[in-house]
Amino acid sequence: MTEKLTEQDIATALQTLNNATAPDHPWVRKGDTLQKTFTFKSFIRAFGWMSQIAIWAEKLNHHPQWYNVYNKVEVTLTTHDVNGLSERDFSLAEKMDKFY
Ligand SMILES: C[C@H](O)[C@H](O)[C@H]1CNC2=NC(N)=NC(=O)C2=N1
Repeated sequence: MTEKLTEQDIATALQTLNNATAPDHPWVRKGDTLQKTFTFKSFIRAFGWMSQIAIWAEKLNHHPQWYNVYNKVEVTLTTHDVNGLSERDFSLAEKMDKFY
């Protein structure tokens, strides 16, 4: 069962997530979502990354909302099932950073 994270949970999880990646490229919390824009060298690099993440999304049963134009992918993560953020958003965000 997926649970909605509390404000305190979110603050802690966001700090942990952002500590593990480039300081100038953090996830930003906007309301009930986590957002980040990933920039690649080419469209094919962007799409290759999206393909890897798609496989993880199926495995985690958690799916990104994303918008791709050429070499950029704007990602928004949220958990509709709980009307907020859950651990699944943070797990998927971590995978996105890892494969980037
Ligand atoms: C039944 C199934 O677990 C749900 O529909 C899942 C699938 N993928 C999902 N993905 C996202 N991002 N949020 C959800 O609430 C969600 N729910």
